[in-house]
Amino acid sequence: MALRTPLSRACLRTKISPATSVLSQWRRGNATVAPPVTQDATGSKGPTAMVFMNMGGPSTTDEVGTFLSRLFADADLIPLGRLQNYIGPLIARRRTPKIIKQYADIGGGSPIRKWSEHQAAEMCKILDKTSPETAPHKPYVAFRYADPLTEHMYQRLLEDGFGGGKGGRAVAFTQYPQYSCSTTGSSLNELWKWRQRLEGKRATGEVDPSGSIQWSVIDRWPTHSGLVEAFAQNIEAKLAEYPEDRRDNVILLFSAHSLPMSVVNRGDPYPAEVAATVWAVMQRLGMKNQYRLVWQSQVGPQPWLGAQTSDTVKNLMKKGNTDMVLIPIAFTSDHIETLYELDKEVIGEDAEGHEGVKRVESLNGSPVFINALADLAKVHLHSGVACSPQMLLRCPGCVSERCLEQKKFFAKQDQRLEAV
Ligand SMILES: C=CC1=C(C)c2cc3[nH]c(cc4nc(cc5[nH]c(cc1n2)c(C)c5CCC(=O)O)C(CCC(=O)O)=C4C)c(C)c3C=C
Ligand code: FES
Ligand SMILES: [Fe+2]
Repeated sequence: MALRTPLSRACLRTKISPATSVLSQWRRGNATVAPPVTQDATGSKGPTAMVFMNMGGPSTTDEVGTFLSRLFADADLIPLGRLQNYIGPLIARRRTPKIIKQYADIGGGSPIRKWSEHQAAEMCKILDKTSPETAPHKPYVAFRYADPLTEHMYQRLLEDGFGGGKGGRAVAFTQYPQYSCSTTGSSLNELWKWRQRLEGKRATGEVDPSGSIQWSVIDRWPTHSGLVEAFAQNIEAKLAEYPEDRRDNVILLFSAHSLPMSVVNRGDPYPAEVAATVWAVMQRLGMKNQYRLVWQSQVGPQPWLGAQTSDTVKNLMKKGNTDMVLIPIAFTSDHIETLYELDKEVIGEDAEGHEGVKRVESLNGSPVFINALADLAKVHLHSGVACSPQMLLRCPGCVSERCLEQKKFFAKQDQRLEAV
């Protein structure tokens, strides 16, 4: 039976239950060492695993084929029905040469792994200081289509002493600020799948709750003040490159990865959440400049959400508006869509390299941004909730059993958490 209403309000409650299990051992690689901080000595309930979830990208051009075949096999991203396993690899194979060229043009691979590992490690260092109650914090990265895959992250968690009969807490922290069922939803479905496989009973997939990993989720953060501040500071830095008399007339074009209209019409929350980020950033900037939210990177022949970034730039140029700043607003580091599509295609070709058309730096290593991640994580760790109430409401048009089971699972995790 498809569930179309909130599963429970359990995620809103703060639990005060007896202390949950603390890992008795803290293992790094093959070496087993005593936990750096124990509950007895310091009151810490750590260690805590902080798992950064994202789609990932090929680190080298050799990985493009595998990346695309995993991506086109994902029915949460590209539903191809019963023919998924047949058509998916065909489309991936046909697309690979073109995409290899694009990755070759941006230096031979996606920088997303480098940035994700950096952001996660730096955030954990800050958290160790600001949240000693849950320290030490150990960074992990779980990608959906590239290494390190979710299943490898899960295996590492178990090797490192989380779960496996010992309990231990892990936070699935989506690195997509705005929730879409095709992105964060897909990563959560994958996490739930590997949880059943690696911690479930072989025959039934049933999990013994007492010794398995306690999961909670940071599932969206479109208007977090630190995120907004990080975007605003990067926009201000770019605007400062224009002569003062032109600055207030620069048009701000916020550009986000588009969605197929079939996903929008299913009721996906992403367009509204992206718009919320744009509005918050514009408010922080004092609404001084004209702006538009536009959409990029559509793939395939079906209708996608517009207006398209590329058309918008061409249109504005035609009307004589040659000062504009492109702002990638739905991704937190550089990737092929910024380095190739925006820089080379939109600015280089559509705008013919006009000096008035520029792109804002991606958040990448921004200390303001990394502090924002640490703040989000600290508030979450101390809240005693497993996920936002919003995460448990399925899209009006959702018919996916994976979504149903995943949400049931995270709703139940709430009963195991306690406020710190
Ligand atoms: C918030 C970001 C993203 C959303 C939403 C999103 C939805 C979405 N994407 C596809 C299909 C493809 N996406 C591809 C690459 C890609 N997508 C995003 C982000 C979002 N996608 C990024 C950051 C990247 C690049 C990764 C990197 O370089 O590191 C690709 C592969 C490239 C290509 O073949 O063009 C495809 C395909 C769909 C269908 C979709 C929504 C349903
Ligand atoms: S597609 Fe949105 S909840 Fe299933
Ligand atoms: Fe995409």
